[in-house]
Amino acid sequence: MERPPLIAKQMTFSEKSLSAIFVALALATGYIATKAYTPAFAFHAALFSLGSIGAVVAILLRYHARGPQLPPLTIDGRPNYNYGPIKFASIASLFWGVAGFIVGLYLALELAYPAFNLDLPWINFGRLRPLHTSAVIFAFGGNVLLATSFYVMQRTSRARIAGDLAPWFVILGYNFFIVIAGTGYLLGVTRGHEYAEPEWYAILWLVVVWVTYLLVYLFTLARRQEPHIYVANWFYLSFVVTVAVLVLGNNAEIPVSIFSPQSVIVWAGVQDALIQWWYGHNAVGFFLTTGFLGIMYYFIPKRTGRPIYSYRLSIVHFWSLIFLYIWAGPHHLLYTALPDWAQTLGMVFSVVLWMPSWGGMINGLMTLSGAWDKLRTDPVLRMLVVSVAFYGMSTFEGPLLSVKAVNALSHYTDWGIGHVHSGSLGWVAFVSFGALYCLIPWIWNRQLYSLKLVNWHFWISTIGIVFYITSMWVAGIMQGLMWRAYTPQGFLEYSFVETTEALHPEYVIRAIGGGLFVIGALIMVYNIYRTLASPAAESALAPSPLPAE
Ligand code: HEM
Ligand code: HEM
Ligand SMILES: [Cu+2]
Repeated sequence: MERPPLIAKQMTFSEKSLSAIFVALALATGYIATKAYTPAFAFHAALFSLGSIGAVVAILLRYHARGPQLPPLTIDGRPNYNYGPIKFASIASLFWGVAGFIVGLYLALELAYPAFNLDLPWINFGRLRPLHTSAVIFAFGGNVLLATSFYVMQRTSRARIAGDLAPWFVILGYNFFIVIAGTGYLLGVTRGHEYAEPEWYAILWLVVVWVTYLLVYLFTLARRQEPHIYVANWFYLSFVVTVAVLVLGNNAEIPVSIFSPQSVIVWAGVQDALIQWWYGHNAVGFFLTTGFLGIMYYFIPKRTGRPIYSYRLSIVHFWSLIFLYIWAGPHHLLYTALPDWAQTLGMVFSVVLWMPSWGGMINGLMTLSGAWDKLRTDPVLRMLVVSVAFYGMSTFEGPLLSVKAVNALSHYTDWGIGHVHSGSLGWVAFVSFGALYCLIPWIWNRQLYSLKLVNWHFWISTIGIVFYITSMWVAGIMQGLMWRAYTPQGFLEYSFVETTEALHPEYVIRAIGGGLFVIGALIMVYNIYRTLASPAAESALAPSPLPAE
């Protein structure tokens, strides 16, 4: 055998420069920690400092462990895919998912039984709620999107992901952002904008991470070996680009001082509200929707073994969806100080949005035509397909809620909460579970431990979702009707506390539903744990079907 030529090992440019940047960051944030105006900010600055030191140590250790050359782009003419960062993000998503669901369950319990507050400021409803929304959307959902997009971009390009340290920087940097945001909420650091609570320094960090993500994506596509850019990539890219624009717009703020966690937004009054809901609505549209549609367009065809039903429809779906979504934000501000024409504009675009949404749903569902029998034998596919059905349901409900006459009843009530969770539990979480059940065995080259357990997960969680959303429909409509009920003398019929009391049974049912959803997720964690503990499979790529029942 020929010996490989001896090459002197050298640090790459990125290893050197990134280490230098992190050393500087460690010193700067260490200094800020000593001067910080508040203990919470000192704590965060110290975390940044420690994190930077950790990054330098990690780069050096990795340098010592690696060979003189970086991993090749191809081996024997085949792409040498990089799965390391994907593995990290997929496990992180499970971790954050379970944590976020448990916090959601705790919130549900606090609403049903306020004694769960325990009179502790850190776990009161106001602080736990953003912890929940951020944990499930940004930590769970975000890691699923990172993991699957890093996979899909490589496989559909037949190229190794661009960058050596960059993919790791994106994954670890993003999770560090989550830690800063989450601990901030518990300590009372917040901007008070829904889904945009993290303060300026966390956002500054996020922007750096996010731009790197975009560059990694574009450079990977640039080295693709496939002539065509598969449609899933378009959906992922719209998510990456738009989220960057949204975050910049909604965080146009001036820090009070470099030693203070606080900042002041440049928008005032109703402009601030409009920008906030342009952001909030498109966070739904481009984070919770187009990103996960990218998952749908890759994993459903892969899992069924059939091409997408209509590639042409997927392109129409893409352009019409992104064009319409961006205008619909004002449906969150109906009957407010926002000018009437803007409210009507938001309503009209929302109603029209129904069509491309259902076009996408039909495309996903019809991909199974000729393979419907697989639904009986493959619970992972069933999960993916049911998620698309929930997507259809919540994108029907959304346009309905946007109609002013309906919103007059539904706004501020639990109907909104029900809508949110049919979208997020039924669509976002289920499509994520389905994708992870595919992805984790593929990248670790394992056979999934048990399809039976997936079946249990599917049914327990589905029942949980049904409990959740039906109880919230009842609660929401009852609440709306009670608020607007007048006595013959023209007085309000019910005091606020009476409406709250009336909601108690529904809140208990919601908590039971949340409990079932958590149990389902724990079953998944066990299944994945057993999968990873098993020996590597010959070929884990083909799903092994369960016999028909
Ligand atoms: C055609 C699609 C959709 C339309 C037109 C739509 C419309 C609406 C409307 C009108 C509201 C209530 C606004 C209010 O009264 O405050 C709302 C709230 C919400 N929707 Fe949708 N929706 C759609 C799809 C979805 C999907 C698929 C998800 C989740 C994956 C989702 C997540 C949310 C969230 C999180 C809120 C709550 C916002 C808040 O905190 O107030 N929506 N949506
Ligand atoms: C075990 C599962 C879950 C439970 C028990 C749960 C429970 C809750 C509760 C009690 C609230 C507060 C409702 C209120 O303010 O009246 C809430 C809000 C919210 N949750 Fe969940 N949740 C769960 C999973 C999820 C998931 C997976 C997502 C997203 C992927 C999600 C997204 C949200 C959002 C966006 C809100 C804010 C809604 C709004 O302001 O309109 N939740 N959740
Ligand atoms: Cu919206």
